[in-house]
Parts: sequence; C-alpha cells; structure tokens
Amino acid sequence: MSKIIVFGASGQLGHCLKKVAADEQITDIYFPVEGEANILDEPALEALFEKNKPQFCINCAAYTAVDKAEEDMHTARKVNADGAANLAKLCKAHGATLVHVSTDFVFEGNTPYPLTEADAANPINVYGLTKLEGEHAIAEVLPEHYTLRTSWLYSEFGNNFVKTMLRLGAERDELRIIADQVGTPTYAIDLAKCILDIIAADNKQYGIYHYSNEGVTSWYDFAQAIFDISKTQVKVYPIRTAEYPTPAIRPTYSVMDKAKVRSTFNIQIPYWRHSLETCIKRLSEQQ
Ligand SMILES: NC(=O)C1=CN([C@@H]2O[C@H](COP(=O)(O)OP(=O)(O)OC[C@H]3O[C@@H](n4cnc5c(N)ncnc54)[C@H](OP(=O)(O)O)[C@@H]3O)[C@@H](O)[C@H]2O)C=CC1
Ligand SMILES: Cc1cn([C@H]2C[C@H](O)[C@@H](COP(=O)(O)OP(=O)(O)O[C@H]3O[C@@H](C)C(=O)[C@@H](O)[C@H]3O)O2)c(=O)[nH]c1=O
Repeated sequence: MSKIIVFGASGQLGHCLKKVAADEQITDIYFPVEGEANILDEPALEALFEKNKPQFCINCAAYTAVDKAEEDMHTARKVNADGAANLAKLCKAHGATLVHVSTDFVFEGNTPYPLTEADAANPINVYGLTKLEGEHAIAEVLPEHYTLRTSWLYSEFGNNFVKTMLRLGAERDELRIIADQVGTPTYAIDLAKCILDIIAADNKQYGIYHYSNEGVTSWYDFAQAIFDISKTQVKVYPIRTAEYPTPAIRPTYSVMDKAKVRSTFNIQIPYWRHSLETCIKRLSEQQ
C-alpha cells in the first residue's frame, strides 16, 4: 500500500518528485515503472489501484512533444485526454484524489495581463488542445482533483530548454532566440515541492490552479540568463517568431497569475532567476 502513486515517473517532473520526496523524507509514495503504470492500460491501472489503494495519484504522464503533436494528434489525444480520463475514473471508483498537471499552452496567449484560472482557455496548437481535453475529462467525472497549470518547465532531469541552451551554447558561436514570446519559466523541483505541499495540506479546495515561478521573461531573455549564470560565451540574437518557423504555433503571452495557489495553500513561489541559478549550480556539480 502507498498513500501516493506517481504516473509518468520516468519523465522530468517524475524525477523531480522522486528527488523532493527523498529530500523531504516522504516515504509513502510509489513510483511505478512505466510498464506497470501505462495510463492507457485500464486493466493494469485497476490492478495497481487494487494493490496500492492510493489516497492520491499524481499524473505527470503526458505527450509533451509540442511540434510532433501537430502531425500525431491521435497519440497526443490518447495520452493527454484519454489517459487523464482513465486516471480520473479510477480515482473516482477508489475514492482517491487526483493531482493533475496541465499547461499554459491551453491559452491563446493574447491577453495584456497575467492569466487567471477564470480566463477562457483557447488552445492554438494540438498539444494545448489535447491537454485542455484532459482537464475537461477530469472535471467531468472527478470533483476531487487539483489541476496545476504550469509553464516552461526545466530542471537537471530530462530534456528542456535550459539543457538545450547549455548544449547549443557549448557547440555554437551564435544563437538566434525568439524574443516576442513571453511567459514564465518553472523549475520543476519547485513545482514538485508545490505538489507535495498541496497533498500535505489537502484542504479540499479542489479545482484548477496556476503555478509557475514568479516574474516574466521571453525565451531570448531566458537564454541570456542561462548563459550569464553559466558563464557561457555565446552571441545571442533576438528574433521574431516568424523568423523561427515551427509546426506548432505557440502563445505570444502566457504569463499566469499565481494569486490563487499562493493564498489557498500558503505557498511561497521563488522568482524565476533565483531558481535558474539553483538549477545551473546543480547541473555544474553533476559534471
Ligand atoms: N515540459 C514542459 O515544459 C511543460 C510540461 N507541462 C506538463 O507537465 C507534465 C510533466 O511534464 P514533463 O515531466 O516535463 O514531461 P516529460 O515528457 O519529461 O514526461 C512525461 C512522461 O510521461 C510518460 N508517458 C507518456 N505516455 C505515457 C503513458 N501512456 N503512460 C504512462 N506514462 C506515459 C513519458 O514516458 P516516455 O518518455 O517513455 O514516453 C514520460 O516519462 C505534463 O503533464 C506536461 O504536459 C506543462 C507545462 C510545461
Ligand atoms: C532551440 C531554440 C528554440 N527557440 C524557441 C522555440 C520556442 O518558441 C521556444 C522554446 O522551445 P522548446 O521547443 O524548448 O519549448 P516548447 O516545447 O515550446 O516548450 C513548451 O513545452 C510544453 C510541453 C509546454 O507545456 C509549454 O509550457 C512549454 O514549456 O524557444 C529559439 O528561438 N531558438 C532556438 O535555437
């Protein structure tokens, strides 16, 4: 038996949850291997629930390849919508609470102010659409869910923008980075802590919450900060979105308002650049 089961444990956020749980000496948490916890395999999920009788499930499993999703909507929808629905149904049947993770990409990205949970979603790419479908599928069957929308996740684990920049910065003399897409990076370790804090509080204030680090930046400024902190010598040119064509359109502005998560769970959110410094320090210690 385990109080908490983590789905998608082999991904970036899954690894961060493992690290934070170990650091905080949380032992009543189970990280099944993927074969045991395929969120599309309903009989296997049922067996896992029967065996572990979890009070909480954390869903980190997702199809996160934003550009690839444009030509593979079927698979993206299976994982992001049907998989989320499967977990919600099982949580309902077994009296468990679901902590689900969604994205800023559910928004169109055209507001002149930070987005609140009350703002209307209107995804502009397949990944965002399937993630929104996942949110809806959960809300339909399971009131007992905490859904955290986050943005621009990075960490020392898995693939992410910070690691890509550090690699490209070491390989190339110059880089061209989009400066007219604005949002907020999120250190996945901070998000993992927030998730475990919400579970510890379990104050039953269910629903959707926005969580990223504090502050606002563009991908260009984020890259500059990565090179500044890591002392990487590389010339970075700001470019417009049109100069870096990608299969998926991305929101122009996806800064989220975190007032609700801060006040409901009494959570302190670190400023994005401070967390970036921590992550880069940890990455350099690994070398
Ligand atoms: N990365 C980011 O920048 C952002 C992510 N998010 C959301 O945060 C969450 C965590 O993202 P992150 O950890 O970065 O993503 P990752 O892509 O690193 O991890 C996702 C994990 O889900 C697994 N997975 C895929 N399909 C299934 C399945 N059918 N059953 C079980 N596991 C499966 C993947 O396994 P495999 O690799 O073997 O397919 C992978 O380990 C996701 O919900 C994502 O949508 C939100 C905003 C930003
Ligand atoms: C590598 C590179 C990227 N870019 C731009 C493209 C894009 O607009 C931005 C980030 O690119 P990436 O492909 O790393 O990130 P992307 O996959 O768009 O990141 C998104 O992932 C999903 C899962 C989410 O939920 C979002 O919150 C967001 O984090 O940087 C450049 O301008 N120059 C470059 O050399």
